[in-house]
Amino acid sequence: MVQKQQSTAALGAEPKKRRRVGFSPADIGVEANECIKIYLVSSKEELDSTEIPCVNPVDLNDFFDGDGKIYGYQDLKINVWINRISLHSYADITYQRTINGDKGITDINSALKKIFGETIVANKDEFLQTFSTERDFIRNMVSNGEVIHTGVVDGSSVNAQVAPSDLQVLRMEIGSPNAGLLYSRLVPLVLLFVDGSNPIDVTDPDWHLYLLVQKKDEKEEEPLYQIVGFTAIYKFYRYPDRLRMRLSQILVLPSFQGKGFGSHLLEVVNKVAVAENVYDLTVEEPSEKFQHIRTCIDINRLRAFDPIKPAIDAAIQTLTKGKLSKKAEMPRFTPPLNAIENVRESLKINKKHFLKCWEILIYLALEPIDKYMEDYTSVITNHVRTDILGKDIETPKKQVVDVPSSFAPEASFVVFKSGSGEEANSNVQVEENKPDQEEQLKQLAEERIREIRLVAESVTSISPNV
Ligand SMILES: CC(=O)SCCNC(=O)CCNC(=O)[C@H](O)C(C)(C)COP(=O)(O)OP(=O)(O)OC[C@H]1O[C@@H](n2cnc3c(N)ncnc32)[C@H](O)[C@@H]1OP(=O)(O)O
Repeated sequence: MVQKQQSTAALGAEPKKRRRVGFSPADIGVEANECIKIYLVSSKEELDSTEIPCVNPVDLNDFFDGDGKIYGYQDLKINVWINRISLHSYADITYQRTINGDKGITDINSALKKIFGETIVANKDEFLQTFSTERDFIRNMVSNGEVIHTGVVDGSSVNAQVAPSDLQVLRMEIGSPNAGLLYSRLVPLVLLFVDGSNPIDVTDPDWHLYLLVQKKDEKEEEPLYQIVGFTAIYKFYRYPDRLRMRLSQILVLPSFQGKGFGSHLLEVVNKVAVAENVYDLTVEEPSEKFQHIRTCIDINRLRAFDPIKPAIDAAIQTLTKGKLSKKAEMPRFTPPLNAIENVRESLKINKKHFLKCWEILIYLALEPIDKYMEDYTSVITNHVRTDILGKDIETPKKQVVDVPSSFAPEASFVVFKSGSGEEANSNVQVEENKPDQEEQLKQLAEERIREIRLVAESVTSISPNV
């Protein structure tokens, strides 16, 4: 959209541009993603090491105006190092020469400033010094933090990269001393590694940081603190007398990812939500991967939660009784209201997420699953239909009726629900194209079943006997 507007603007400026092109060579530029390499390092020596892999940020092109390309440099290479102890950064920018072509010369430093803000230091010596001068930055910042967990959560394991006894989860209110400063140094990591994320408002005291910290004892020195991951959680009021928690941002630093730390942090947050008896814990726009991890954890909690077992058994009985897909009306496979309420109150899992988990609990309880797969697929298709269209198979259809109007005729229509079985008359347009809609629903249901299988496989491989 933005690019489209710019090219239209460029068309308007055509005559002026043509005059310039006469003197300037064409410059195809280079994508920011191609020429910028980012490294996370924890010592001076690692800067020159060939063994430190570069990390993959979400999309660096986004930080460069226009089409995400950098113009005006020949053989441009940008290496950015981030000191994971102090969270300072340094960019080494090299090129053969600048070329003042038709697109001008991109101001690289101001683009990097948009990502790294105050953490970027101007010269390499200054950056190298941060490894010693700022060695205790994290330790000092979290010294007022509340230790809410030490070691790993019972029954879970994290990779041997970090000894469990070195792990701590600390909580800081964003308004508490140092929390805002610490977060301002974490912002570049949020921008680089959490897709679509914006920095939180550090002036809003309802934000809390949960920091997963590795505390390493070192000979003759104070312990060294490093951030392994963190999450920003918003705690807000619910009428009349409760609080809710919303997890809005979570990041495990790249070299620690895929080793159980994200799950560990979430499990600690779950424990806090239960211990503090908040109304519920929700997640703001979870990524697919995070949603998978969250679901795996919640499925294990739900499988160990006895009060919902009779409701699961009842659903299984209905599903295994006979060919559901041949029935005129498909029964809804949703948990009873008291189970929804019990799960929210005891485990702090909200209704929307519990309904998704419920489908997986049923899948896991169907034995053998292959025998019931046809009926199970019908159940999921029905759920997907309800989620998307807001209706069950046999419920009334939504219709769009054109309304004559002299004001914005194309925008003048009303939507209403007709009674069951009522056919559209000639003035009524049915909103959706039926065959396309059925095909799309089928694909969405298949996608949903794929997600369900993935979670089921993960949880049964980790804890098959629950
Ligand atoms: C609200 C938001 O912020 S959404 C955005 C989330 N953040 C990001 O995407 C930023 C970049 N990514 C990250 O920071 C991290 O990868 C996170 C936070 C998404 C996940 O943390 P990680 O430490 O990488 O995940 P973790 O190692 O705990 O989980 C890894 C695996 O264990 C599985 N797993 C974890 N716990 C369980 C469990 N209890 N049962 C079964 N499987 C489990 C996960 O499903 C996952 O499986 P996979 O290896 O097939 O992917």
